[in-house]
Amino acid sequence: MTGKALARLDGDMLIYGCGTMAGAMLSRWLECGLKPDLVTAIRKSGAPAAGNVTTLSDSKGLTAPSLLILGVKPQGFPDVAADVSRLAGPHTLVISIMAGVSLEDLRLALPDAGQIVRAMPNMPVANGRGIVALISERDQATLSKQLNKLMAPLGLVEWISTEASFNLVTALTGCGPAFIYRIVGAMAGAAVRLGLDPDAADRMARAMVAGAALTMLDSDETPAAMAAAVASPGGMTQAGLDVLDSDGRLAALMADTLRAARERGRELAASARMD
Ligand SMILES: NC(=O)C1=CN([C@@H]2O[C@H](COP(=O)(O)OP(=O)(O)OC[C@H]3O[C@@H](n4cnc5c(N)ncnc54)[C@H](O)[C@@H]3O)[C@@H](O)[C@H]2O)C=CC1
Ligand SMILES: O=C(O)[C@@H]1CCC=N1
Repeated sequence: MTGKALARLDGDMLIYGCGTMAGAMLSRWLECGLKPDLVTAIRKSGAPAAGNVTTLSDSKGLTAPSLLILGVKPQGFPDVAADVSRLAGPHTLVISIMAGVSLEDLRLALPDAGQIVRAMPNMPVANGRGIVALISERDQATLSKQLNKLMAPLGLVEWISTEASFNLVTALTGCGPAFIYRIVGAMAGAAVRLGLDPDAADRMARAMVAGAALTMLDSDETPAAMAAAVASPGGMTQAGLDVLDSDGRLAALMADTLRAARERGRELAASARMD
């Protein structure tokens, strides 16, 4: 989705903490027609955000917007919570992208906010191929109608029904791109150690993963069936898959990875609470 999908959107948007992640969402929204004059971004440096939207280094003089995107780090939230609370009025829809921080903790910190939504985007939203997982305190059906229009240009939109699974969703979708990049790097690195030229290995590993990912988007087959289609019986691929599958090594590694990321969410939530 590109072009003017968001051209008719009205209502002002304040992005409090417009760094890497919120900045990627903003870039995509602007690309899809969001009017820059509706947006104000706050970032500590005051350095202009995408599309030259009004960028401030603090919130002096601002009043409650219709939509407030909360994009600071969880650990930095206690420093700004009182200020964000002042800006989160009864007509403000707050969307927090902070990892780990629960709706209950957000409500305690922002008692006057109209509605609070917890969202988990990932970096590929920058080109519309991301995922945004969402959960609201209440009125999920009404809110989803309102928010899907804004979120759809970012990629797959998933409303989550139980907050208990939100940190696991975050581990899979928000952190997931980093895990995949690490795997690509490890495959390229292994190829280099086994004798390939580093630049060629890097180039081919990236192209292979991009091709495999795009093929997956176009296919209804399960990942297991897709792997089986590559692996000729008794062939080279099967020899490699046997290593990944032996003693459930890959499955265990992935479970440990997601578990560690999910547990870190709890710690981040604690660091976002005010003492
Ligand atoms: N990087 C990622 O892939 C994802 C990040 N997130 C969440 O997004 C949030 C931001 O992460 P990143 O964008 O990676 O970090 P970042 O460090 O790039 O962005 C944080 C932003 O907050 C601003 N900020 C910090 N303290 C401030 C203050 N006192 N006043 C005004 N602005 C202040 C910084 O200037 C910066 O623009 C985190 O809560 C993280 O959990 C969520 C999904 C994915
Ligand atoms: O690493 C983090 O805590 C954030 C959440 C998901 C991606 N980045």
